[in-house]
Amino acid sequence: MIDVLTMGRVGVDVYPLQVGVSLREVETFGKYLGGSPTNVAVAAARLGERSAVITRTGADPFGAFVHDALRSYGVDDSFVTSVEGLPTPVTFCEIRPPDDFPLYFYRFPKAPDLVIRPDELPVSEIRRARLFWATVTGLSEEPSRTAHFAAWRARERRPHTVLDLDYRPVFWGSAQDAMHQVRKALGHVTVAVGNLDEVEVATGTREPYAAGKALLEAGVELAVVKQGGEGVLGMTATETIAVPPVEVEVVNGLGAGDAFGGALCHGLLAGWPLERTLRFANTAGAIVAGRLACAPAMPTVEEVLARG
Ligand SMILES: Nc1ncnc2c1ncn2[C@@H]1O[C@H](COP(=O)(O)OP(=O)(O)O)[C@@H](O)[C@H]1O
Ligand SMILES: O=C(O)C[C@@H](O)[C@H](O)C(=O)COP(=O)(O)O
Repeated sequence: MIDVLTMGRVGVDVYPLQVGVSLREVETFGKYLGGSPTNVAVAAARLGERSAVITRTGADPFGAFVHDALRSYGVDDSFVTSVEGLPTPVTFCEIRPPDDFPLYFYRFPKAPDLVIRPDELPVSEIRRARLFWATVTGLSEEPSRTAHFAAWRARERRPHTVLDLDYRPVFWGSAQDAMHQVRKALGHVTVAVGNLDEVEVATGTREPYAAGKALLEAGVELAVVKQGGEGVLGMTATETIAVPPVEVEVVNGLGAGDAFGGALCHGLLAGWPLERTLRFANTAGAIVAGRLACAPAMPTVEEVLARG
Protein backbone atom coordinates (compact mmCIF):
# COMPACT_ATOMS: atom_id res chain seq x y z
CA MET A 1 0.00 0.00 0.00
CA ILE A 2 1.18 3.54 -0.74
CA ASP A 3 1.71 5.81 2.27
CA VAL A 4 2.00 9.15 0.47
CA LEU A 5 0.49 9.60 -2.98
CA THR A 6 0.97 13.06 -4.50
CA MET A 7 -0.50 14.45 -7.69
CA GLY A 8 0.47 17.41 -9.88
CA ARG A 9 3.46 19.38 -11.03
CA VAL A 10 6.77 17.94 -12.16
CA GLY A 11 9.72 19.51 -13.91
CA VAL A 12 13.44 19.88 -13.98
CA ASP A 13 14.85 22.58 -11.69
CA VAL A 14 17.81 24.21 -13.43
CA TYR A 15 19.30 26.17 -10.57
CA PRO A 16 22.30 28.54 -10.66
CA LEU A 17 25.48 27.45 -9.00
CA GLN A 18 26.36 31.11 -8.41
CA VAL A 19 24.55 32.84 -5.58
CA GLY A 20 23.47 36.49 -5.54
CA VAL A 21 23.62 37.09 -9.29
CA SER A 22 20.87 37.42 -11.90
CA LEU A 23 20.24 34.83 -14.61
CA ARG A 24 21.86 37.36 -16.92
CA GLU A 25 25.22 36.70 -15.28
CA VAL A 26 24.98 33.08 -14.12
CA GLU A 27 27.50 30.79 -15.81
CA THR A 28 26.77 27.31 -14.50
CA PHE A 29 23.69 25.45 -13.38
CA GLY A 30 22.78 22.26 -11.53
CA LYS A 31 19.98 20.00 -12.77
CA TYR A 32 17.52 18.60 -10.20
CA LEU A 33 14.14 16.91 -10.07
CA GLY A 34 11.49 19.52 -9.28
CA GLY A 35 7.83 20.43 -9.06
CA SER A 36 6.25 20.99 -5.70
CA PRO A 37 4.12 17.82 -5.22
CA THR A 38 6.93 15.74 -6.71
CA ASN A 39 9.31 17.24 -4.17
CA VAL A 40 6.83 16.36 -1.42
CA ALA A 41 6.86 12.70 -2.55
CA VAL A 42 10.67 12.78 -2.46
CA ALA A 43 10.70 14.39 0.98
CA ALA A 44 8.31 11.75 2.32
CA ALA A 45 10.39 8.93 0.79
CA ARG A 46 13.53 10.33 2.49
CA LEU A 47 11.63 10.05 5.77
CA GLY A 48 10.86 6.38 5.11
CA GLU A 49 7.36 6.60 3.62
CA ARG A 50 6.37 4.52 0.59
CA SER A 51 5.57 7.34 -1.80
CA ALA A 52 4.39 7.72 -5.39
CA VAL A 53 3.46 10.58 -7.67
CA ILE A 54 0.76 10.95 -10.31
CA THR A 55 2.09 13.24 -13.01
CA ARG A 56 3.04 13.52 -16.68
CA THR A 57 6.23 14.51 -18.49
CA GLY A 58 7.15 15.13 -22.09
CA ALA A 59 8.30 12.17 -24.20
CA ASP A 60 11.85 13.52 -24.10
CA PRO A 61 15.21 13.10 -22.33
CA PHE A 62 14.17 15.35 -19.42
CA GLY A 63 11.14 13.09 -19.00
CA ALA A 64 13.50 10.11 -18.80
CA PHE A 65 15.55 12.05 -16.22
CA VAL A 66 12.39 12.52 -14.12
CA HIS A 67 11.90 8.73 -14.01
CA ASP A 68 15.58 8.12 -13.18
CA ALA A 69 15.54 10.72 -10.43
CA LEU A 70 12.28 9.47 -8.90
CA ARG A 71 13.63 5.93 -8.75
CA SER A 72 16.92 7.11 -7.29
CA TYR A 73 14.97 8.73 -4.44
CA GLY A 74 12.84 5.63 -3.92
CA VAL A 75 9.63 7.21 -5.25
CA ASP A 76 7.34 4.89 -7.24
CA ASP A 77 7.10 6.24 -10.81
CA SER A 78 4.37 3.82 -12.00
CA PHE A 79 1.85 6.65 -12.36
CA VAL A 80 4.12 8.93 -14.39
CA THR A 81 3.18 8.87 -18.06
CA SER A 82 4.37 10.89 -21.02
CA VAL A 83 2.55 13.24 -23.38
CA GLU A 84 3.63 13.39 -27.01
CA GLY A 85 4.40 16.84 -28.37
CA LEU A 86 4.80 18.73 -25.09
CA PRO A 87 8.24 19.28 -23.53
CA THR A 88 9.01 18.38 -19.91
CA PRO A 89 8.97 21.77 -18.14
CA VAL A 90 12.12 23.39 -16.81
CA THR A 91 12.27 25.90 -13.97
CA PHE A 92 15.04 28.42 -13.38
CA CYS A 93 15.49 30.56 -10.30
CA GLU A 94 17.71 33.30 -8.97
CA ILE A 95 19.27 32.81 -5.57
CA ARG A 96 19.43 35.98 -3.52
CA PRO A 97 19.49 35.06 0.15
CA PRO A 98 18.04 35.63 2.65
CA ASP A 99 14.58 36.09 1.12
CA ASP A 100 14.55 36.71 -2.62
CA PHE A 101 14.29 33.59 -4.80
CA PRO A 102 12.32 34.41 -7.96
CA LEU A 103 11.24 31.44 -10.08
CA TYR A 104 11.08 31.42 -13.88
CA PHE A 105 8.77 28.67 -15.11
CA TYR A 106 9.07 27.40 -18.70
CA ARG A 107 5.86 25.43 -19.08
CA PHE A 108 5.02 26.23 -22.70
CA PRO A 109 2.90 25.71 -24.76
CA LYS A 110 1.37 23.69 -21.92
CA ALA A 111 2.81 21.60 -19.11
CA PRO A 112 2.26 17.85 -19.54
CA ASP A 113 1.25 17.65 -15.86
CA LEU A 114 -1.79 19.80 -16.68
CA VAL A 115 -2.82 17.08 -19.13
CA ILE A 116 -3.46 14.58 -16.31
CA ARG A 117 -6.79 13.13 -17.40
CA PRO A 118 -9.68 11.93 -15.19
CA ASP A 119 -10.08 8.66 -17.13
CA GLU A 120 -6.42 7.72 -16.58
CA LEU A 121 -6.30 8.09 -12.79
CA PRO A 122 -5.20 5.13 -10.64
CA VAL A 123 -8.48 5.36 -8.75
CA SER A 124 -8.04 2.41 -6.38
CA GLU A 125 -4.58 3.65 -5.30
CA ILE A 126 -6.02 7.13 -4.74
CA ARG A 127 -8.71 5.62 -2.52
CA ARG A 128 -6.33 3.36 -0.62
CA ALA A 129 -3.28 5.58 -0.08
CA ARG A 130 -2.79 6.44 3.58
CA LEU A 131 -2.34 10.08 2.58
CA PHE A 132 -3.25 11.83 -0.67
CA TRP A 133 -1.63 15.20 -1.48
CA ALA A 134 -2.59 17.58 -4.29
CA THR A 135 -1.98 21.25 -5.01
CA VAL A 136 -3.92 24.27 -6.16
CA THR A 137 -1.80 24.61 -9.30
CA GLY A 138 -3.40 21.40 -10.56
CA LEU A 139 -6.71 23.30 -10.67
CA SER A 140 -5.42 26.02 -12.97
CA GLU A 141 -6.21 24.27 -16.29
CA GLU A 142 -8.18 21.45 -17.87
CA PRO A 143 -8.14 18.47 -18.03
CA SER A 144 -6.06 18.50 -14.82
CA ARG A 145 -8.75 20.42 -12.91
CA THR A 146 -11.47 17.84 -13.64
CA ALA A 147 -8.99 15.06 -12.84
CA HIS A 148 -8.32 16.58 -9.40
CA PHE A 149 -12.01 16.79 -8.54
CA ALA A 150 -12.47 13.21 -9.83
CA ALA A 151 -9.62 12.07 -7.57
CA TRP A 152 -11.18 13.78 -4.56
CA ARG A 153 -14.58 12.28 -5.32
CA ALA A 154 -12.97 8.82 -5.42
CA ARG A 155 -11.16 9.57 -2.19
CA GLU A 156 -14.41 10.55 -0.42
CA ARG A 157 -12.59 12.89 1.97
CA ARG A 158 -10.82 10.07 3.78
CA PRO A 159 -8.14 11.25 6.20
CA HIS A 160 -5.53 12.27 5.30
CA THR A 161 -6.47 14.19 2.18
CA VAL A 162 -4.20 17.22 1.94
CA LEU A 163 -4.53 20.34 -0.22
CA ASP A 164 -1.34 22.34 -0.63
CA LEU A 165 -2.64 25.85 -1.25
CA ASP A 166 0.40 26.36 -3.53
CA TYR A 167 -0.51 29.46 -5.54
CA ARG A 168 1.73 30.73 -8.34
CA PRO A 169 0.04 33.77 -9.94
CA VAL A 170 1.73 33.09 -13.29
CA PHE A 171 -0.43 29.97 -13.80
CA TRP A 172 -3.73 31.79 -13.34
CA GLY A 173 -5.82 34.39 -15.22
CA SER A 174 -6.52 36.13 -11.91
CA ALA A 175 -6.35 35.57 -8.16
CA GLN A 176 -10.14 35.55 -8.28
CA ASP A 177 -10.13 32.44 -10.52
CA ALA A 178 -7.76 30.72 -8.12
CA MET A 179 -9.86 31.68 -5.11
CA HIS A 180 -12.96 30.27 -6.74
CA GLN A 181 -11.28 26.90 -7.39
CA VAL A 182 -9.62 26.72 -3.96
CA ARG A 183 -12.94 27.33 -2.21
CA LYS A 184 -14.50 24.43 -4.14
CA ALA A 185 -11.53 22.20 -3.39
CA LEU A 186 -11.51 22.87 0.36
CA GLY A 187 -14.77 20.94 0.77
CA HIS A 188 -13.02 17.77 -0.43
CA VAL A 189 -9.98 17.71 1.85
CA THR A 190 -9.14 17.18 5.51
CA VAL A 191 -5.94 19.23 5.72
CA ALA A 192 -4.99 22.57 4.12
CA VAL A 193 -1.43 23.90 4.16
CA GLY A 194 -0.14 27.14 2.70
CA ASN A 195 2.13 30.15 3.14
CA LEU A 196 0.81 33.64 3.87
CA ASP A 197 0.29 34.59 0.20
CA GLU A 198 -1.53 31.33 -0.38
CA VAL A 199 -3.84 31.49 2.63
CA GLU A 200 -4.71 35.03 1.57
CA VAL A 201 -5.91 33.73 -1.81
CA ALA A 202 -7.86 30.95 -0.10
CA THR A 203 -9.42 33.01 2.70
CA GLY A 204 -9.06 36.71 1.89
CA THR A 205 -6.77 37.36 4.89
CA ARG A 206 -3.04 36.93 5.53
CA GLU A 207 -3.38 37.26 9.29
CA PRO A 208 -2.35 33.71 10.32
CA TYR A 209 -4.94 33.09 13.06
CA ALA A 210 -7.83 34.53 11.05
CA ALA A 211 -6.73 32.55 7.99
CA GLY A 212 -6.45 29.32 10.00
CA LYS A 213 -9.92 29.86 11.43
CA ALA A 214 -11.37 30.56 7.98
CA LEU A 215 -9.83 27.35 6.62
CA LEU A 216 -11.39 25.35 9.47
CA GLU A 217 -14.74 27.00 8.73
CA ALA A 218 -14.33 25.96 5.09
CA GLY A 219 -14.34 22.34 6.27
CA VAL A 220 -10.79 21.14 6.90
CA GLU A 221 -9.83 19.41 10.15
CA LEU A 222 -6.29 20.79 10.23
CA ALA A 223 -5.13 24.16 8.88
CA VAL A 224 -1.39 24.87 8.65
CA VAL A 225 -0.09 28.37 7.94
CA LYS A 226 3.62 28.43 6.97
CA GLN A 227 5.38 31.70 7.69
CA GLY A 228 8.90 31.24 6.30
CA GLY A 229 11.43 32.62 8.77
CA GLU A 230 8.63 33.31 11.26
CA GLY A 231 7.80 29.61 11.80
CA VAL A 232 4.38 27.99 11.52
CA LEU A 233 0.86 27.96 12.92
CA GLY A 234 -1.35 24.85 13.12
CA MET A 235 -5.04 24.90 14.05
CA THR A 236 -7.68 22.25 14.63
CA ALA A 237 -11.11 22.59 16.25
CA THR A 238 -9.52 22.00 19.66
CA GLU A 239 -5.88 23.16 19.35
CA THR A 240 -3.98 26.22 18.18
CA ILE A 241 -0.22 25.77 18.11
CA ALA A 242 2.37 28.31 16.99
CA VAL A 243 5.90 26.99 16.54
CA PRO A 244 8.83 29.42 16.33
CA PRO A 245 11.36 29.08 13.50
CA VAL A 246 14.51 26.98 13.73
CA GLU A 247 17.46 29.27 13.18
CA VAL A 248 19.27 28.69 9.90
CA GLU A 249 21.56 30.53 7.54
CA VAL A 250 19.38 30.63 4.44
CA VAL A 251 21.02 29.55 1.17
CA ASN A 252 17.92 28.99 -0.98
CA GLY A 253 14.43 29.23 0.53
CA LEU A 254 12.93 27.28 -2.39
CA GLY A 255 12.03 23.75 -1.41
CA ALA A 256 11.52 24.59 2.28
CA GLY A 257 7.75 24.37 1.83
CA ASP A 258 8.01 20.96 0.17
CA ALA A 259 10.38 19.64 2.83
CA PHE A 260 7.88 20.90 5.37
CA GLY A 261 5.13 19.11 3.42
CA GLY A 262 6.90 15.73 3.32
CA ALA A 263 7.59 16.00 7.05
CA LEU A 264 3.99 16.99 7.75
CA CYS A 265 2.92 13.78 5.96
CA HIS A 266 5.34 11.80 8.11
CA GLY A 267 3.99 13.27 11.37
CA LEU A 268 0.35 12.80 10.33
CA LEU A 269 0.94 9.18 9.35
CA ALA A 270 2.80 8.47 12.58
CA GLY A 271 -0.18 9.84 14.52
CA TRP A 272 2.05 12.27 16.42
CA PRO A 273 0.52 15.09 18.48
CA LEU A 274 0.13 18.27 16.41
CA GLU A 275 2.93 20.13 18.17
CA ARG A 276 5.47 17.36 17.56
CA THR A 277 4.44 17.17 13.91
CA LEU A 278 4.74 20.92 13.41
CA ARG A 279 8.14 21.09 15.13
CA PHE A 280 9.46 18.24 13.01
CA ALA A 281 8.16 19.80 9.77
CA ASN A 282 9.46 23.22 10.80
CA THR A 283 12.94 21.77 11.26
CA ALA A 284 12.81 19.91 7.93
CA GLY A 285 11.82 23.20 6.21
CA ALA A 286 14.66 25.10 7.86
CA ILE A 287 17.20 22.42 6.87
CA VAL A 288 16.25 22.73 3.18
CA ALA A 289 16.23 26.55 3.38
CA GLY A 290 19.88 26.16 4.36
CA ARG A 291 20.70 24.08 1.23
CA LEU A 292 20.94 25.00 -2.45
CA ALA A 293 18.69 22.46 -4.15
CA CYS A 294 15.22 21.11 -3.36
CA ALA A 295 14.73 17.38 -4.10
CA PRO A 296 18.32 16.27 -3.35
CA ALA A 297 18.30 18.37 -0.16
CA MET A 298 15.42 16.62 1.59
CA PRO A 299 16.53 15.44 5.06
CA THR A 300 16.31 12.02 6.71
CA VAL A 301 14.58 11.49 10.07
CA GLU A 302 18.01 11.38 11.75
CA GLU A 303 19.02 14.72 10.21
CA VAL A 304 15.79 16.36 11.35
CA LEU A 305 16.05 15.00 14.88
CA ALA A 306 19.69 16.06 15.10
CA ARG A 307 18.61 19.68 14.44
CA GLY A 308 15.36 19.58 16.40
N1 LIG B 1 14.32 31.44 6.80
C1 LIG B 1 13.82 30.39 7.44
N2 LIG B 1 14.20 30.11 8.70
C2 LIG B 1 13.69 29.07 9.36
N3 LIG B 1 12.75 28.24 8.86
C3 LIG B 1 12.33 28.46 7.60
C4 LIG B 1 12.83 29.53 6.82
N4 LIG B 1 12.23 29.52 5.63
C5 LIG B 1 11.37 28.47 5.65
N5 LIG B 1 11.43 27.82 6.84
C6 LIG B 1 10.64 26.66 7.27
O1 LIG B 1 10.03 26.07 6.12
C7 LIG B 1 8.61 26.25 6.17
C8 LIG B 1 8.09 26.55 4.78
O2 LIG B 1 8.66 27.71 4.27
P1 LIG B 1 7.79 28.84 3.59
O3 LIG B 1 8.76 29.75 2.94
O4 LIG B 1 6.86 29.41 4.60
O5 LIG B 1 6.91 27.99 2.57
P2 LIG B 1 6.90 28.00 0.99
O6 LIG B 1 8.28 27.54 0.57
O7 LIG B 1 5.85 27.04 0.65
O8 LIG B 1 6.60 29.41 0.60
C9 LIG B 1 8.37 27.38 7.17
O9 LIG B 1 7.10 27.32 7.76
C10 LIG B 1 9.48 27.09 8.16
O10 LIG B 1 9.10 26.00 8.96
O1 LIG C 1 7.37 23.85 -7.68
C1 LIG C 1 8.04 23.96 -8.70
O2 LIG C 1 7.63 23.67 -9.84
C2 LIG C 1 9.46 24.41 -8.56
C3 LIG C 1 10.05 23.57 -7.53
O3 LIG C 1 10.69 22.48 -8.08
C4 LIG C 1 10.98 24.36 -6.70
O4 LIG C 1 11.89 23.51 -6.21
C5 LIG C 1 10.24 25.11 -5.67
O5 LIG C 1 9.97 26.26 -5.89
C6 LIG C 1 9.80 24.48 -4.44
O6 LIG C 1 8.79 25.26 -3.85
P1 LIG C 1 8.56 25.47 -2.27
O7 LIG C 1 8.93 24.23 -1.54
O8 LIG C 1 7.10 25.76 -2.16
O9 LIG C 1 9.45 26.59 -1.86
